[in-house]
Amino acid sequence: MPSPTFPPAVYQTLLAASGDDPQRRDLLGTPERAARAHADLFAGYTENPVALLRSAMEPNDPRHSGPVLLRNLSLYSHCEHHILPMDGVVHVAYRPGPWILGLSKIARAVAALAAQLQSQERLTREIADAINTAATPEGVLVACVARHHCMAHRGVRQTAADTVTLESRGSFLTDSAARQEILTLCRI
Ligand SMILES: Nc1nc2c(ncn2[C@@H]2O[C@H](COP(=O)(O)OP(=O)(O)OP(=O)(O)O)[C@@H](O)[C@H]2O)c(=O)[nH]1
Ligand SMILES: [Zn+2]
Repeated sequence: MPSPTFPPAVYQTLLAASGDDPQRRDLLGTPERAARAHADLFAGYTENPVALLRSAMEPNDPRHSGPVLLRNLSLYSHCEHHILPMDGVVHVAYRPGPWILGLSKIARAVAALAAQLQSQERLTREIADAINTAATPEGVLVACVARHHCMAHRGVRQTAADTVTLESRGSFLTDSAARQEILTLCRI
């Protein structure tokens, strides 16, 4: 699917509003460059995370009964309140039902959902729901740990604070020991 298009004139307005001169020689290429960068950073609106996950599913071998945990996926998104970055990590665990998922597809689905304006809570929920819908597992647990630049570098200026969000589905909702096992492995 095509990436979104950002009109370069928007960045000329932003440069002028910042107090700079959009006609300054070193800024002449900036609007086009910034438009390409934002098209890349917000490419997730044209992606379908469930389809991505389903593109590499295989039947689960019933001899495998344990959870699968993918730790430390890098997270880079933008908060919908300030359009400023939030960055950190995502941990994704699921207990397979009929299907196992291609590991890279989990990372791609997370990246697609992160490449949109987000709140951390909604991002966490949407990752859990996409996995639940795509693979109907017995359980899903998603943990996000992120720093919000809107809290670190402006406003309240809390540079050390991070935010942890969790979403559980199925067996991870009902079985607190199973949930705790995953959180311990994630060192949360
Ligand atoms: N729950 C939640 N809040 C967020 C997230 N990202 C940013 N926020 C908060 O959104 C709120 C917006 O509050 P406002 O008072 O409208 O904005 P503001 O005047 O810029 O607030 P300050 O950041 O306190 O200066 C702030 O408290 C942010 O910390 C997020 O992912 N989840
Ligand atoms: Zn923000």
